[in-house]
Amino acid sequence: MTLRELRHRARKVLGPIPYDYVAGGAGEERVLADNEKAFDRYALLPRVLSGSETRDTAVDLPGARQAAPVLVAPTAFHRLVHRDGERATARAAAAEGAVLVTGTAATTAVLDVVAAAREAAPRPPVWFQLYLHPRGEVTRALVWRAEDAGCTALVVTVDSPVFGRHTRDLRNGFTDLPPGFAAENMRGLPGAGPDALTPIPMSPAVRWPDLAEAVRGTSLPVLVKGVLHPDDAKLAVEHGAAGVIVSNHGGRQCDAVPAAVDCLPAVTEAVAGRVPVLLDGGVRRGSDVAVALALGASAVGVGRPVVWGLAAEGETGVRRVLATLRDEYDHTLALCGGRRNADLTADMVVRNGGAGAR
Ligand SMILES: Cc1cc2nc3c(=O)[nH]c(=O)nc-3n(C[C@H](O)[C@H](O)[C@H](O)COP(=O)(O)O)c2cc1C
Ligand SMILES: O=C(O)C(=O)c1ccccc1
Repeated sequence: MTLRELRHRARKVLGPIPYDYVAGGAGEERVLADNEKAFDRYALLPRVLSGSETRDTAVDLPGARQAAPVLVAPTAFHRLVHRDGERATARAAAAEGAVLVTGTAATTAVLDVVAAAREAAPRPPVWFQLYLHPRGEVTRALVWRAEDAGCTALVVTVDSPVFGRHTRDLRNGFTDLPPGFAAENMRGLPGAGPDALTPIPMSPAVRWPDLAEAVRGTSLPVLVKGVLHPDDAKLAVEHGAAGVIVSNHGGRQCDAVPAAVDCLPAVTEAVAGRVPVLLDGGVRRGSDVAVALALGASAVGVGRPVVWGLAAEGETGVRRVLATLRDEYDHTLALCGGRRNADLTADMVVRNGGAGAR
């Protein structure tokens, strides 16, 4: 079953409102569409007679060694699409040797997510995504929860000073989680009662010094997610980031930004090898992974495909998505004459007419 077929199956099992929540983007969904289309505008220029029967696709990332350069990007509300929710995603990612990024919008507490991952692998790499709270003590409490649970890195999302206008959700009146579901990591934080939920912070008052404070307050590596401008990539490194994630939030924030992959070359150049650069948005095939690596990414995140796998088939579906991308990527690497990820270099990517149909 291809990733595309999994999305169709997910659409059948999900009601239209959850389906639209996952599938949709901001505004006119220009960026949502462009993230995928942009990959069709690049082509790979293989090298020949330079390959190997055995290939090494493993990658070392902050707090994680992965079997392949593909990780699970943070996506909210997994229990909304499958009864096993984040636990199933965690077991699947751990079994496939992929980083799972869980986070503030998970419908399962981070402690339980890490415990589920440990059912599948002894030391599974789980990262924790958060939004900085204008009140430092709330951020510190969240960070402590992630550390205590055994997360090996933090991901601070910086592209959401305000919540995106998700057109389909507004049309569907989907503004709150249905009863019985909650962002469990936001329960019992400072300034709220032991059982009360603090709203997920998205605040334009959060600025660079808040990032620096978060970096100082933890021993974990901190990756900064949602960088598009090369000067912000430099600032992230200067403020102590252990990695930069080029992302436009899957087209769910500003609907006038470039496709994520089109921002990658300039960010890679600005970061100049000081920390790893990651990318998410529109990755649907192994060849997309190869293009991103050739343009400077150390690894890529996948968002929606993982949620479609979870909705359609639970843990098995997530495993299928990750295994498919890994196999396709390994195959592409072989076709390009590569033995390891670093063999994919910028000269092996060219612009193509853009006629690719998908
Ligand atoms: C349903 C959904 C929920 C998301 N929730 C979050 C979130 O809570 N935090 C975050 O940083 N990014 C979130 N994202 C963005 C993803 O991490 C990622 O940037 C994006 O999905 C990548 O694009 P792709 O879906 O084309 O792979 C979400 C994306 C989707 C589709
Ligand atoms: O839907 C999203 O894109 C997202 O990032 C999010 C964040 C917090 C709560 C719900 C969704």
